[in-house]
This record gives sequence, C-alpha cells and structure tokens, in this order.
Amino acid sequence: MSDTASTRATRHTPDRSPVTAPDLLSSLVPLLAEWVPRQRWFAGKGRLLTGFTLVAATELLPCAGEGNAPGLLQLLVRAQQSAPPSRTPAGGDCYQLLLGTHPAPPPHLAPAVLGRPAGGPLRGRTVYDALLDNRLCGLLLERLRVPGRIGALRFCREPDVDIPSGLTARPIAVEQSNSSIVYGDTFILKVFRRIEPGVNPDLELPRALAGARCARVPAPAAWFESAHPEPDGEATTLGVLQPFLAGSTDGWQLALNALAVRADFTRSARALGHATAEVHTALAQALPTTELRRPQLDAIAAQMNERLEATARAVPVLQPYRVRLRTAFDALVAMGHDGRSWAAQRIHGDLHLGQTLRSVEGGRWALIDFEGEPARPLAERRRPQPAVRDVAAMLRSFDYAACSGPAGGDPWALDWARRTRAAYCLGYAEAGGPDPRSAPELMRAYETDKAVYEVLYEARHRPDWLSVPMAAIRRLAACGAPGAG
Ligand SMILES: Nc1ncnc2c1ncn2[C@@H]1O[C@H](COP(=O)(O)OP(=O)(O)O)[C@@H](O)[C@H]1O
Ligand SMILES: O=P(O)(O)O[C@H]1O[C@H](CO)[C@@H](O[C@H]2O[C@H](CO)[C@@H](O)[C@H](O)[C@H]2O)[C@H](O)[C@H]1O
Repeated sequence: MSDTASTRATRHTPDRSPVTAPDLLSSLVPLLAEWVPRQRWFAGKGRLLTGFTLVAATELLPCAGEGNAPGLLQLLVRAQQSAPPSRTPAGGDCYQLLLGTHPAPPPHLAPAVLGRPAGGPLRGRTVYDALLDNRLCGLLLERLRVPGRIGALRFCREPDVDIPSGLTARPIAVEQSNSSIVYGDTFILKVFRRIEPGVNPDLELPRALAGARCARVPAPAAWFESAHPEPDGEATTLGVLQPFLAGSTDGWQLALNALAVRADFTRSARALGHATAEVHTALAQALPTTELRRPQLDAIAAQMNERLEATARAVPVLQPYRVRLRTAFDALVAMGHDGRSWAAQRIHGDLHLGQTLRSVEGGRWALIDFEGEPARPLAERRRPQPAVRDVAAMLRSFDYAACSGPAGGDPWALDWARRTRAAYCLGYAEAGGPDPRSAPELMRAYETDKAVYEVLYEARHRPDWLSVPMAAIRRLAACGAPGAG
C-alpha cells in the first residue's frame, strides 16, 4: 500500500511491550484449541487441529497484572492442522483474534469466555472474545478515529471523513466469514479473521470505487493493518470501517420475503443487474484490465477441474457427476483453441444476494463485501477475471433462494428463479455490462465452478444445505450429458 496522506498524518503512539510471547501462547493454547474450531470463521473444519504458532501479539490495553481494568490483546496465530489442502500457507492458516482479559468479567460476557489460563502472563485473568464486549469494541473505534501506530499495528483514516466519538457498539448477530461490529447505526467495522499478507480486496476495491465516484459501494472510512517489515512492502489489512447503511435490507431476505408470498422479483432483480453492471464498469475504469486468451483460458479450466476433483474426493456425492461437469470446463479450452478471447477485470468475486443491500427509501441497491471467496488465496482473488463470473454467482443465489426458501424448490419457485435470473441478466446488459447471454460457455463454466464451490462450502459449514447446490449440480451435469444441446 502506498504511503497515503491518511497514513502519513499519524499520531505516533509509543510501542507497548507485549506480554512475553512464548509464555503467552503456551498458556493460551488449551483455550484456543477448544474455542477456535467452534467459530464460524474457522476455515479448517473437518481436519485435526494439532497446535498453534504465534505470528504477532499487540497489547492494545495492558492485559496482565493485578488491576481491575479490562485488557485488550490482538493476536495473529497460525493453526497447525493435519492434511492441509494445497492452498494452505506453509505453517497453517493465520487467524486474527481480539481477546479481552479481566480478573472477573461481568456476567453478560459469559458467552464470550474462552477460559482462564492455568499459567503464564495472563494467569488470574479470564480471557474472552473482545468483539462481544461493547466497551472494548468502543476502544477499537477510538483507535481508528485518531490514526497512529501501536507496535506493529497501524490505524489509518481517510482524511476527509468525520468519525464521531462515543458511538455505541454492538456486534452484528449473524456470524459470517469475519466478525463485524456496528457503531451507533453510523459505521460498521469488519474485523478480518483469516489473514493473508497484503491488501484485502475488501479495502482495495471499495477505495478504488470511491475514487471513481461509484456510489453503489460504501466507501471505507478507516482501517487497521500490520505494517510490512520492508519499507516498500504492502501492509496487511486487518479490519475496515465503512458507513453503515441503516434502513436497508439484504437481497437474500428480500428474495425470501417475495417467495413467501409468491411475489414477482423481476423488477428488483433487473435493478440489481443495473447496480452490478455499474460497479463492474467503474472497476474496469479504476483498476487494471486484461484480455484472457488461450493459455489463460486453459489455466482457468485446469483450475476449475482441480477444484472439481478435490471437492469430489472430499464430498463423495459429487463423484457420479464429475465427467459430465467437466464438459463445461472443456468448453473454455475449446474457446481458447478457436482463437477467442475474453476481457478480464477486477470483480467482486463472491457475489450473492447476502452481499447486496436495498435501501427501504428509494429501493436503491448497494453491493458489499468485496473480499472474494474466502477459500481462495488472496493473490488469486486479486487477479482480473471475466465479469460474468460475478453474474453467474448471482444467478446461483436466485437458485438458492428458490430451492431453500419458503417455496422449497416447488415448480412455481423454479419458474420464479428462471424469470428472476433472466431479469437480472437483462438489467446487467441494459446498464452497459456485456450481455451475459452472449457468453454461454463462460456462464456455464463459472456457474458450474460456483456450484462445486458451494458443495464443499455446504458440506463443511451447513451440511443440511448440501441438497441445494446438489440440485444445481444435477441440472448443470445434464447439460453435459451425451446429446444435450
Ligand atoms: N455497510 C453496511 N451497511 C449495513 N449493513 C452491512 C454493511 N456491511 C455489512 N453489513 C451487514 O453485515 C453482514 C456481514 O457483512 P459481510 O461484509 O458480508 O461480512 P463477512 O465477510 O463476514 O461475510 C452483511 O450480511 C450485512 O447484513
Ligand atoms: O461468508 P460470505 O458471505 O463471504 O460467503 C460464504 O457464505 C455464504 C452463505 O452465507 C455462501 O453463499 C451461499 O449461500 C447463500 C445463501 O445463504 C446463497 O445466496 C449463495 O448463492 C451461496 O453461494 C458463500 O458461497 C460463501 O462464500
């Protein structure tokens, strides 16, 4: 990341000496081993957790000692696991933890408690999830209000943004890939959980869009990061604060509401298509683009095949469909061999209805959460890709709503999905995006790849939902059956 005006204008806070690292980790390991695997954001579900290594520790408030004040500790730890998949960084995935410490936390924090270390520097204190403690969340906001450094952490703010003090903090109820805190219905802070070195696209893309004056995405107001050890190295994003769009409802809820009363959703879907195309156009203007030709299309197809094979090994119900699903990826290879090419640009990367918000007043759509698919390596998520990948992902989401929602995949719901998907593509093309229907091979390949991703995601996180992507797998495999048009 460049040394922007916002990061230069820092108030330097003296480094605090963290509680000594080796003692700290060994005393926390039994607590973490029990707590970390239960968290929704833990990406290593289904594999044995064998230990942790400490990457960094920063005391944001003194954590040890006799006092009766809460401590706040920011940790980066690597989770060592058996049989890591090939994408796992050497030494295991790295997670960010924000832990509170207190000799006797108040009873309302009981659900947040990890336990009491038997020894080490935190002995005599209870350790708990700081992001469930409004007071400690308030402290994080204070740090973001006044940019500066604490140890290896750097707190940054856009210079023209006013962040009031004293906003009441509340964690958002839904546990997702990361942890988010809302401040007084004005801002929302997302604390990233699985950390990879470098700028997170959920900061990079919304900042670029704000620079391009695209109002479809809330513009980051502040963020915190860990500085790279080299002066010119890219910092690692750890959390982003952005305006909270109060009075808006997410697209997933709106789609379920429509399905519950058997209402049409095509007008909303068409408007969402417009919003998506506007964001894509702005991203293509603000950030580098490229053209994908034969070698790149071959590589994409190979990667999709790899994901299919790996998922079929992990989730055996996918096995019988492998050969027919593969034909969707072979079509990409054939495109390249025929001398065809396709434009690529930065995209959302994990677009679904839950990543869209519609304002109650005015019915205007916004897109959020530009992190990309959490399971993919950061470098891959930051690569330019065909914009139709986002479109295909959103089509999957309409399908999900129809299959899992109140109508439960009955014939009317399936027709609802078909009409809604068509309206979204129409809206997208009307607002200047390349007409998704002009790229059937790409759309089928990306829709298939997404459904495969979802099979693994559901098998790991929500086994009861596995039937939803499996219904799509059967439909997509039928397109690859001998004789299918
Ligand atoms: N700017 C915002 N305004 C209002 N609600 C938001 C905003 N950003 C996120 N949310 C809410 O927080 C939830 C989690 O945010 P998201 O970015 O999807 O996190 P995660 O990466 O953990 O999935 C969203 O589903 C949405 O309900
Ligand atoms: O946590 P994220 O929002 O970044 O995304 C992950 O979780 C999503 C589920 O919450 C998952 O989306 C899948 O389920 C949705 C319905 O709950 C559906 O609308 C999406 O189309 C479907 O992919 C997403 O894939 C995953 O990355």
